[in-house]
Amino acid sequence: MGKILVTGVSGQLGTEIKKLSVSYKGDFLFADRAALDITDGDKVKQFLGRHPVEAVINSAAYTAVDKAESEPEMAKQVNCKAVEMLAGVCVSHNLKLVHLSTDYVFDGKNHRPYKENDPAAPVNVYGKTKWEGEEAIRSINPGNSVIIRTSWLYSSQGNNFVKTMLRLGAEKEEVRVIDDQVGTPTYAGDLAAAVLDILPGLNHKNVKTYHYTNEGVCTWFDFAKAIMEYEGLPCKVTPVPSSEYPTPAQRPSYSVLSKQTFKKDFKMTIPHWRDSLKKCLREIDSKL
Ligand SMILES: NC(=O)C1=CN([C@@H]2O[C@H](COP(=O)(O)OP(=O)(O)OC[C@H]3O[C@@H](n4cnc5c(N)ncnc54)[C@H](OP(=O)(O)O)[C@@H]3O)[C@@H](O)[C@H]2O)C=CC1
Ligand SMILES: Cc1cn([C@H]2C[C@H](O)[C@@H](COP(=O)(O)OP(=O)(O)O[C@H]3O[C@@H](C)C(=O)[C@@H](O)[C@H]3O)O2)c(=O)[nH]c1=O
Repeated sequence: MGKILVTGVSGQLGTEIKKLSVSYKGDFLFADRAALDITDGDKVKQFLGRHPVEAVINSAAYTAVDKAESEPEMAKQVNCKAVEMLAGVCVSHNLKLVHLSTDYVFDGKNHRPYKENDPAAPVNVYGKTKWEGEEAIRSINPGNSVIIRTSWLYSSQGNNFVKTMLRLGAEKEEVRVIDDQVGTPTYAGDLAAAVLDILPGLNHKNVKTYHYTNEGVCTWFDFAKAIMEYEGLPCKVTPVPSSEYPTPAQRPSYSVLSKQTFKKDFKMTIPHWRDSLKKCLREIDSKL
C-alpha cells in the first residue's frame, strides 16, 4: 500500500510500530510530537499537503490517567478535538484512519467481557475524552477506518506498570497492589503487529470498532506478582482493595474486552498476556 503516517511515534505503540515496520511492505512516515503536534490543525493540513499519505495510524494520545483529572482541557484537546480534526482530514483526503482507544470508556460494572457495542460510561476524565474522540470519528465516518480499543498497554520503553513494578521491585521489600480491578495486560509489540497486519486489508464503508488485547484475565495484583516472579525479584506483593490505594482518577473495576469480533474478522491468534510479559521482560533484560 501507499505511504502510512504514524503519529505519536515516541510513545509505546508508536515505537513498536516503527520497530516492526521494517518487516512490512509500504512506506512509513513517522512523526513525534515535535514533528507533528496533532492539536495544531493547520500544521497537520500543511504536513499532509507536503507529504501525501494513504493512511494514518494515530498513536498519539494524552494517556496520563490521574493527571487528566486536573488537566481535562488538555486531555480533551489531544484525545477528542485533535481526533475530530484528523478524522475530517482523512475524509477530505480519502485516507484510512486507524485510531486507538481504551477499556476505560466502560464503567467496569460488567461481569462478562465487554463487547464493542456495549454502552460506554467512562468513570474518569481520560476515559471520557477517549470516548468523545471515538464518537467524533464515528460521526465524521472516514472510509475504511477502524477504532481499536485496547487495555493495560506496556512495552520495554516509556512509562507503564511493568516498568514501575521493576523499579519498585528493585527498591522496596514490599509493594501494595490493587486486587479488585480486573482486566487484561497487552504488550504494545503484539498490538503493533495486529495494527500493521490488518491495515492493508481494511475495506468497508462505515467506521468499525474492534477490541484487541492479549488473551487472559487478571488483576493488577496478579500482574505485579507475575512481573516480580518472572524477573526473580524478592519483593513481596501484597493485595489491597482500591480503597487502600487512593488515586485522583477512579478506574473501572472490571474492564476485560471481548476479542471475538477481531478474531473472527481477521482470523488471528492472540498471545496470552503471560507469554507476552515474558517476551517483554526478556527484551528489557537484554537492554541492561
Ligand atoms: N497506555 C495504555 O495503557 C493504553 C493506551 N491506550 C491507547 O493506545 C494508544 C497508544 O498509547 P501509548 O502508546 O501507550 O501512549 P503513550 O503515552 O506511550 O504515547 C503517546 C504519544 O503521544 C504523543 N502525544 C501527546 N500529545 C500529542 C500531540 N498533541 N501531538 C502529537 N503527539 C502527541 C506523546 O508525545 P510525548 O512523548 O512528547 O509526550 C507520546 O509519544 C493511545 O490512543 C492510548 O489512549 C489504550 C489502552 C491502554
Ligand atoms: C504503582 C501502583 C499502582 N497501583 C494500581 C493503581 C491503578 O489502579 C493500577 C494501574 O496503575 P497505573 O497508573 O500504572 O495504570 P493506569 O494509568 O490506570 O493504566 C491505564 O492507562 C490508560 C492509558 C489506559 O488506557 C488503561 O487501559 C490502563 O492501562 O495499579 C497499585 O495498586 N500499586 C502500585 O504500587
